[in-house]
Amino acid sequence: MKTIDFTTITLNPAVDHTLFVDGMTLGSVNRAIDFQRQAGGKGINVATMLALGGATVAVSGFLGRNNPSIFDRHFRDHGLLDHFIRVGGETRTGIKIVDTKTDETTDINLNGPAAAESQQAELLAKVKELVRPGKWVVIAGSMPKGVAPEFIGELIRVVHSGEGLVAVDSSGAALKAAMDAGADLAKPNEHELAEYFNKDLRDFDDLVHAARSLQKEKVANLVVSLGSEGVLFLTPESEWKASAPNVKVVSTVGAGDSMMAGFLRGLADGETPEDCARMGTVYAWNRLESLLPKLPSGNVLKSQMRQIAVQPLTEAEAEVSSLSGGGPRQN
Ligand SMILES: Nc1ncnc2c1ncn2[C@@H]1O[C@H](COP(=O)(O)OP(=O)(O)O)[C@@H](O)[C@H]1O
Ligand SMILES: O=P(O)(O)OC[C@H]1O[C@](O)(COP(=O)(O)O)[C@@H](O)[C@@H]1O
Repeated sequence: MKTIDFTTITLNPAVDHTLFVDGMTLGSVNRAIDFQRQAGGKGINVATMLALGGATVAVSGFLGRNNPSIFDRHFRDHGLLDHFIRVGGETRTGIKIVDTKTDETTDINLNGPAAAESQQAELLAKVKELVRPGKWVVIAGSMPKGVAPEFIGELIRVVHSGEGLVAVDSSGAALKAAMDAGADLAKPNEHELAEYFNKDLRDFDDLVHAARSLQKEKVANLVVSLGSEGVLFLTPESEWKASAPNVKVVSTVGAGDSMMAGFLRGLADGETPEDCARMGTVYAWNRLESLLPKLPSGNVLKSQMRQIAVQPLTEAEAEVSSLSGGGPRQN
C-alpha cells in the first residue's frame, strides 16, 4: 500500500450546501444571492487541507451508498485515498447560511444514515489496516445514528495498538469518551470546552482555567479555537495564544477543520509549538478567505505565518487582566 502520512475518520460526513443571503429574516421569504454545494464533514475537510499541503491522506468513516458521486469526485480531485465503509441511505446534508450583511454563518446540520454494528466492526478492522506508527489519525465530527459515543474509545484503542497518534475534534459525550480513552490531541472550541465542564466560561480566566485543567488531566496537546479571538495551544511543556488572521471572511465553514490540519502538519514536521499555532492559523486563514478549500505555495504560507502574533499564554492573561481589571473578557 502507498505511504500514508495521515488518516482521517469522518463517522458522519455531509454534503454542505452554503447559501449566501444579503440579510435574513426568519418567518419570511429570503432570497439567496449565491450558492455552493460541496463534499464536507469534519474529517474530510481536514484531509482536504492536508492533501492540498502535499500530504498523502487516507479517508475513512461511513458514507451513504445512495449519493456517492460528489464524494467520489472530491476524493479524486484531491488525491484522497478512499477507505470509507458504505452504509445504506444517503449521506446527510449540512445547510450553511452566510449572511453577507452581518458576516454571520448559521449552520443546520441534518441527521445522517445509521451505521450497523457489523459496519462499525468493519471500520475498526479498516482503521487497524490504515494506522502507521507515529502517524496521526484524526477522528472528527458528530456521531451518526446507531453509533454509541464509546465507539470513539474503541477507535482510539485500535490506533494506539498500532502505535499511531490520535487527534479528536468532537463534542458532548463523544469528546468525553475520547478524553477518557487517551486521545493525544483535542481541538474543542470555546463552546465545546464549556459543555465538557458543564459550566459557563464567563471570562478569559475561566476559559484558561478550564483549558489548563483539561490539558493536565486528560490530553497532552490541547488546541482551543476561539473564532475571531484566535487560538490557545497547551502542551506539557508550554502554553501559547495565537492571534486570529486579519482577513475578510467569506465563510467560516471549515475554518476549525483547516486549523486542525495546520496544527497536525506542524506537529508532523516537528515545528515548535509557536509555529504549529501559526501554521494552524494560516490554514484556517486560507479557508476563511475562500468558499472552496485552497492553500498557497510554501513561500506565501511562510509570509502569512510571519503575520500571526503568538505570545505565551501568561502574557495574554496579564494583558487581558490589565485591560479589564479582571472583569468580563475583552481580548
Ligand atoms: N471571524 C473570524 N475572523 C478571523 N479569524 C477567524 C474567524 N473565525 C475563525 N477564525 C480563525 O479560524 C480558527 C478556527 O475557527 P473556530 O470558529 O474557532 O473553529 P470551529 O469552526 O471549530 O468552531 C480560529 O482559531 C481563528 O484563527
Ligand atoms: O459532524 P458535525 O459536528 O455535524 O459537523 C459537520 C459540519 O462541520 C463541517 O465539517 C464544518 O466544520 P467547522 O466549520 O467546525 O470546521 C461541515 O463541513 C459539516 O457540515
